[in-house]
Amino acid sequence: MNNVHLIDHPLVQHKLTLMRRADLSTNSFRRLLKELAMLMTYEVTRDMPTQPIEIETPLETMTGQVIDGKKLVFVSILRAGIGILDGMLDIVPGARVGHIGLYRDPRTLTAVEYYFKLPADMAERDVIVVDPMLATGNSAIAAVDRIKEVGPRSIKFVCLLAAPEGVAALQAAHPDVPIYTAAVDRQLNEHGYILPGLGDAGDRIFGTK
Ligand SMILES: O=P(O)(O)OC[C@H]1O[C@H](OP(=O)(O)OP(=O)(O)O)[C@H](O)[C@@H]1O
Ligand SMILES: O=c1cc[nH]c(=O)[nH]1
Ligand SMILES: [Mg+2]
Repeated sequence: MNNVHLIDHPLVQHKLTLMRRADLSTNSFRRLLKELAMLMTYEVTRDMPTQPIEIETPLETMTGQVIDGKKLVFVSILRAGIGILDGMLDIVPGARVGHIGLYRDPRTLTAVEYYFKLPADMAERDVIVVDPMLATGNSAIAAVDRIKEVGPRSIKFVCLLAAPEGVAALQAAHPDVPIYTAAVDRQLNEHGYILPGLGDAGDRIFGTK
């Protein structure tokens, strides 16, 4: 799979396995998602540019490297994206944040938009779109379609779990958008759920079922 970054670090795989278990509490699910998001941020931001800055250590002057967090925009696909956003903001607190409200129509599995808000001046910014699940790919494609309308410098897509169908669809629609995921599972079921998966991410994060 081209342009797919599988984050197979043992800590990521361990925490993901815990999250898949049906008997995990809402509290633990949310905490693990946040921890996973923090770990994944490390990989996703690996190629972020740094600038030199002169600083004083207690002993002498040196040139260090810093990032410009403001150039980064985390775009959360509501509502399950909030779970990943939390962890990412802990690692890059200066990042800007956008939200796209999308839900899947349960009959057609198409994405329906109900909210859209991004920071201003997107041309200078690098976007990281976050959503725990890439199933049919309809939500991710709809989100990237909308974000491209404002012309950011770059776009990456980060999820926890992907289905092969979703990866193929997102890559076909947006081959320039790299996908970062902790796992690509076997397949979708007839309702568009990922198998073996972890169930409905939004319901598990927010305890709505
Ligand atoms: O790849 P797709 O087939 O589009 O499926 C993935 C989408 O489904 C889930 O959201 P859902 O529509 O359940 O909304 P929620 O986040 O509000 O629970 C998930 O968080 C993704 O956004
Ligand atoms: O398996 C899936 C598919 C879509 N959305 C989810 O939350 N889980
Ligand atoms: Mg969603």
